[in-house]
Amino acid sequence: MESSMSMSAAASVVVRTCVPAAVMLPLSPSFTRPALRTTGRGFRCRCSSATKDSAVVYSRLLDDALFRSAEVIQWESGKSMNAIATAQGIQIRRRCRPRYPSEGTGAERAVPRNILEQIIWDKEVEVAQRKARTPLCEVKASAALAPPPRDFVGALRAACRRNAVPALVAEVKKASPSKGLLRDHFDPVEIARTYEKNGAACLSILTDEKHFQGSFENLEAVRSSGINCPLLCKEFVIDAWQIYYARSKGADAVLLIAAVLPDIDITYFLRVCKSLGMAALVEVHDERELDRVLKIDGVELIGINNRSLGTFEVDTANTNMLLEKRGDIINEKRIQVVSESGLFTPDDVAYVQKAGVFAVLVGESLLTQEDPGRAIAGLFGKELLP
Ligand SMILES: O=P(O)(O)OC[C@@H](O)[C@@H](O)c1c[nH]c2ccccc12
Repeated sequence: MESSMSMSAAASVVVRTCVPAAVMLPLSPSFTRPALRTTGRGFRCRCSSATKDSAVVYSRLLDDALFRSAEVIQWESGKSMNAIATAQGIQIRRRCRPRYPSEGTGAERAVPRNILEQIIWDKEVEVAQRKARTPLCEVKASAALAPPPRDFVGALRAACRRNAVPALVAEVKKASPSKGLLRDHFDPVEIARTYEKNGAACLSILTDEKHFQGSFENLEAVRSSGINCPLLCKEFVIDAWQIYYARSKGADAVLLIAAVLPDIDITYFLRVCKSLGMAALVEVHDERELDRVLKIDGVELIGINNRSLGTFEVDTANTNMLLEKRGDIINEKRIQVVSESGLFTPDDVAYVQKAGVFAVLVGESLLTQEDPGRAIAGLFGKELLP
């Protein structure tokens, strides 16, 4: 939920939400439902003095209310956001819709169903804390001051043409929940530099700290090191705040995971990306997610993850299978596909190339070698032109 606001009339504050949602705010009479009206994608709250300060205070109160609320209801349909997500096959439960499952006691106390759900519950806490420290209006202001975004999709297209193999998005990742620590000596800028020198078209920088030992400092350090490759912020985005934050740290693209986000969130986050000039890589793992994403307007890049984020199982045949089934619609819509995860050999790359992808996203097989950049030639069976 994005919760900062733009000022309109002197006596009102527009709070934009990531969904046309209204919250039953249990705070004070002035913030209860009668004070809220929908205004398109957001809702409007009447508030006595719409100064910047009160807007910031209100944004904090709203975040707090969301954090504690038992349910978030979409204003128009009257359905809970959890019900909407479940109807779309999303199995990841969100904490504030309804109440954080681990808040119960005894038998009621829920445990995460899988690692992805654990990551998302941790992310909700992290984002709430970050937002409390830096409200959206501040993050937006620093995003506006960041150097302009680079063309992520254009760089992939050019590299694919130049080398006649899928373009490489090379990942800067220290550790993962499935593989543990990937390398002892981890210098993100050094790794990024050798990737660029050896023909990577774009870089993917893990920013999740808790489960991947990444950071936004790494993203910022790579961006300000003089490296030219466009950068994907590899994050678990659940709130538009994170997209503005990624932009403020120099990201040119973000990942949106269909297993986590209902259509309405993906649609809104795509709009936020577009408004910032960023690309979005929309990640799917199965047919149901792919079908959902193919119905959403504005998707340009789809990532087919060969790894299930729930079970960690990897199968490169997943890319092939999904493209056999939906390749026609994908081509018709001129969407480009990136095959993600579990690629180790020139045969693997040739296999997904034949399936129809124009780019690959690779981490582990490069990062576990002494010089991850030099390992690129081994992965493709030839040197890539930078
Ligand atoms: O290290 P691998 O198997 O080459 O995979 C890279 C990338 O696809 C993987 O890190 C990834 C794909 N989707 C994600 C979502 C979040 C975190 C990580 C990922």
